[in-house]
Amino acid sequence: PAQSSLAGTWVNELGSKMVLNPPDDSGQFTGSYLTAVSAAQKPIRVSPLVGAQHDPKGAEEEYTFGFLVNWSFSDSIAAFAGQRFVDAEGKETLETTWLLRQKVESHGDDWEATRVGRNVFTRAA
Ligand SMILES: O=C(CCCC[C@@H]1SC[C@@H]2NC(=O)N[C@@H]21)Nc1ccc([N+](=O)[O-])cc1
Repeated sequence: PAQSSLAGTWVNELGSKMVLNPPDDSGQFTGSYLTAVSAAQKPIRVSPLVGAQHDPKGAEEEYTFGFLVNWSFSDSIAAFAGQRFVDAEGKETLETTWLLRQKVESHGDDWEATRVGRNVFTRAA
């Protein structure tokens, strides 16, 4: 049966993996993220994440959530926002949109500091 919370291990289409811990009663959760790709000139390392989901008591199957990944190897941060979907077979999908903000050296470079994209996550086998 489909689990009601986001707790567990997820993988996206880039091959990135994330482990989410169970949410508290307010829907807040922590976890870790291992990205498969990076624009940083440093080796990739596991990075911490904090997030929140709607309906932590699991009454609904399809709820919204968001999380922040504080990259441990790059002066940048990512914000993901998305929704959980469950199909007729109980297969879960997390559809997300992300903003990736890098630190820039001058205020004048602020215009080029934010990338946007989408990722879809499924439970790791
Ligand atoms: O590279 C980074 C940190 C790692 C970002 C991974 C992104 S998060 C959205 C997408 N989904 C994933 O699973 N992985 C990618 N930060 C960084 C470094 C340099 C620059 N830069 O513009 O130089 C920008 C961002």
